Amino acid sequence: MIPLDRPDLLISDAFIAGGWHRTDRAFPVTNPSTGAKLTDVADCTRDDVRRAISAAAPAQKVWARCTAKERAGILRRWFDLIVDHADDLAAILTAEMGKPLAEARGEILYGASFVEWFSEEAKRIYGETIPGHHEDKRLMVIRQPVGVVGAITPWNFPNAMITRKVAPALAAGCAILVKPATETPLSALALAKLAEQAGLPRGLLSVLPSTDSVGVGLEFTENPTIRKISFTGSTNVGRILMRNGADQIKKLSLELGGNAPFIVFDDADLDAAVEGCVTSKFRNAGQTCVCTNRIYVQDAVYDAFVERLSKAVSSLQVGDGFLEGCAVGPLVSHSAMDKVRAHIDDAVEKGGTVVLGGAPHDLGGTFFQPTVLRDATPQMAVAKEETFGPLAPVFRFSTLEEVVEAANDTEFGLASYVYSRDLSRVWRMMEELEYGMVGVNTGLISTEVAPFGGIKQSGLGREGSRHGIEDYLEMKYCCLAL
Ligand SMILES: NC(=O)c1ccc[n+]([C@@H]2O[C@H](COP(=O)([O-])OP(=O)(O)OC[C@H]3O[C@@H](n4cnc5c(N)ncnc54)[C@H](O)[C@@H]3O)[C@@H](O)[C@H]2O)c1
Ligand SMILES: O=C[C@H](O)CS(=O)(=O)O
Repeated sequence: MIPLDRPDLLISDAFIAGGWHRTDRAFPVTNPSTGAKLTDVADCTRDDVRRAISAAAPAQKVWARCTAKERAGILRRWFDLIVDHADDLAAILTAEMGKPLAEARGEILYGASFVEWFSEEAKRIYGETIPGHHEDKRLMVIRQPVGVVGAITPWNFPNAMITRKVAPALAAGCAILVKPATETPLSALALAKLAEQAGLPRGLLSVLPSTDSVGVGLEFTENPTIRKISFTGSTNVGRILMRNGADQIKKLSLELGGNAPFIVFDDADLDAAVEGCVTSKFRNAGQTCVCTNRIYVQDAVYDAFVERLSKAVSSLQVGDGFLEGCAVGPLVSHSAMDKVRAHIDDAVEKGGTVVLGGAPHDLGGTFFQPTVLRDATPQMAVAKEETFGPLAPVFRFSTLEEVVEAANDTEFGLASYVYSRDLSRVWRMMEELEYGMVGVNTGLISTEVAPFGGIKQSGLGREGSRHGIEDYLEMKYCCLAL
């Protein structure tokens, strides 16, 4: 089992309307590194979701009348508890998701940073007055919480993708129900336990693990008490929620799929570019939405980059996330493995060459060799689809215009990366790349202080930063006649 200082943080009950409940059915949560079952978790039904919604509505009205300082205080206590228990939360995360323990601890602190940030932003929800359009008119704008929010989150960041929604929602005065991924509900339940300990009033937060993702999604889109849906996951599911939410014009925040280009010009610091590429590509075994998916290297440095990248990747240790020095854990599922293999087979069939890796790891299970593939071309599946695994395909380019066109030739627009020390090149790339985020001479851009999100089919809205609370607020214009 998982060695914890606080064994009570390993929870298999659902957190519904401020109470911990078993349900009639349960589903297993397993460790992807070993296949061992960790526990059976309560499997919530639509009736459980409705119960949570019914409790959230009145609780939210009371919460909205609290002072910003009161809301901020509880969020701050929650932050402090998360940090105090970071080791336990990291162990739970690695056990259920597989990422290396050091990365898991990094995610816990990253997730906590959103709680800290929005505990502060809670006190800065300002309105405005506007000079009247007639002498007897006084105009003002006030900001009020949206109401009850339904959140659905993915398995790859089972802590941070939740705090990135729950923190701004609570800071704004909303109530929020969370349906975590069925692969990784334990991190969400542990967060709820600490929120309860921080003094969060009953009913404001529910965590509803469920194998009925479709049913939960339909309850969120069909129940009028749910004013907003905040979703992080695949573009396909985001599309479904958008379509189903249209009937009631549901407010939506969508953090969806990506296909990040990583562009290396011939004037780049190659060692820095290799380091940034390894970080961006192989973090979480390549299972992040902002992972590099396509690497473009200018002709003059192409061979040198491929050689140095392969050398750096060959030193990555693959294994159980609890192993000291582990850099690459297992993929989340066998279907994820199949997708990586399919992308490699397709690329080789179309003229690519595997320089390193290219097959499942000897460890078996869902471990896969970190792979570098050269001579990638736009005709390959890996150019168009999000691999979501440890595959680094290296494309060649000659001119800036050519690489901008190639990089933008995708329906996605989340993260992108450019390595160059030429200011005009960098400035042009920042302006011409059609992405919500651009990393320049770095492969790691995510922080709570900056707006995280995409354009095109990578999503709607932003999470984190001073902008992240906007999606949980309504703007009301008041016209007062004297
Ligand atoms: N933009 C971001 O911030 C971000 C962050 C993490 C992951 N992602 C994306 O998520 C994908 C990987 O995560 P995933 O496999 O969990 O995605 P997914 O879309 O399969 O699942 C995400 C969540 O949606 C639920 N779900 C599945 N079908 C549903 C339906 N019909 N109605 C309602 N809910 C449903 C799942 O149970 C899970 O909780 C990748 O495309 C990745 O790029 C994006
Ligand atoms: O993939 C999901 C996360 O948003 C990635 S990050 O940790 O925020 O960069």
